[in-house]
Amino acid sequence: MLLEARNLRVTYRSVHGDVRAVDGLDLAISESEVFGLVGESGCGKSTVVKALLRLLPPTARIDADVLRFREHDLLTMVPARFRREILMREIALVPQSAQNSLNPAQRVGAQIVEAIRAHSKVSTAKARGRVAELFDIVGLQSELMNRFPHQFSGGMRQRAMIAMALAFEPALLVMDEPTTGLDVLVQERLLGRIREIRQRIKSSILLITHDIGVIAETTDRVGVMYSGRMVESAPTTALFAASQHPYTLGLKNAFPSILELGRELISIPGSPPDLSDPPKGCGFGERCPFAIETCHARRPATIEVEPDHMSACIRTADIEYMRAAAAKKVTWQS
Ligand SMILES: Nc1ncnc2c1ncn2[C@@H]1O[C@H](COP(=O)(O)OP(=O)(O)OP(=O)(O)O)[C@@H](O)[C@H]1O
Repeated sequence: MLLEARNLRVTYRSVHGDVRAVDGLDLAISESEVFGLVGESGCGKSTVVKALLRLLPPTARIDADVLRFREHDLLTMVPARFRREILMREIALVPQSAQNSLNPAQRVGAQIVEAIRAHSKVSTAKARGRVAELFDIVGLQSELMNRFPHQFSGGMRQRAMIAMALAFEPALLVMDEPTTGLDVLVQERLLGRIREIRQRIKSSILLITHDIGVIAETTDRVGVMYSGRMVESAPTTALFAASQHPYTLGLKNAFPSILELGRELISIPGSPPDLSDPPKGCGFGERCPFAIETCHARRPATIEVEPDHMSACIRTADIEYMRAAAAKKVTWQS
């Protein structure tokens, strides 16, 4: 296993009380796997990324039964050692809004050369050669290295940031909302490019998104996150063919799919719970059209409903009925 988190918990202390942003999350990513983490805004996805990259603010408390990257215990590793040995070399991040992260006053290629030289003792000429290779991997012509960020489109800037993250062939590339803020056509092209990149590099990818459509097209495995927990996880094809959790059914309704053009989109009414005062029972209980009394009384355990397919719902025996009902708008309105 490349990355393993078991019972990961992250709490932010604030004047309004503690926020349990990640509350007992299990996550496992294999070598060369593309893993998608999906959920609405506020479910704790970015906090997971910050926990893995040791980027949490001092107000955050992190704990886990296991938090391991290859042979490294990320929980106990000293931050300075993490930054020196793991960050960028082993785990690299393409941050949220990456297309706006470049310095507008410096040529794009020079910025990546600088980032490479900050982490290794190579000459400028060698680093420039590496940038040309990286540009090729992400589908940018090497002449573009001499341009400024404003001469790039949003999609090109995003690809430049991916190139920078790939500089040291990290074992894990983390992309936080890579398509957000790009128009639909550019999103499609970028997803195609990510699929191509994964053919050319050996890195595993952790892709974070609120858009389940992005997951369908790019990932091998998917984890659906809600209210700080993983509510469903499975190989991507299994998750789409036979979703087990009502939240996943709701998410699928809410996003367009190229396989079902013209399907009416149904949004899930309400919003995720306040994580400073999380519900006692199932986190999704208040919005779930299938919730029964027990759902509100205690947290559902995560169970393996099919081989390699986990779900945290007590009503899995009724899944056929729930799938049929979830496809109807009236179910969610009532
Ligand atoms: N520094 C912080 N201090 C206090 N609470 C925080 C802090 N950062 C995040 N939170 C809270 O933690 C919860 C999870 O936030 P997080 O950003 O991880 O979710 P997310 O799913 O990534 O959402 P988004 O896509 O909007 O970033 C939210 O309730 C958020 O308000």
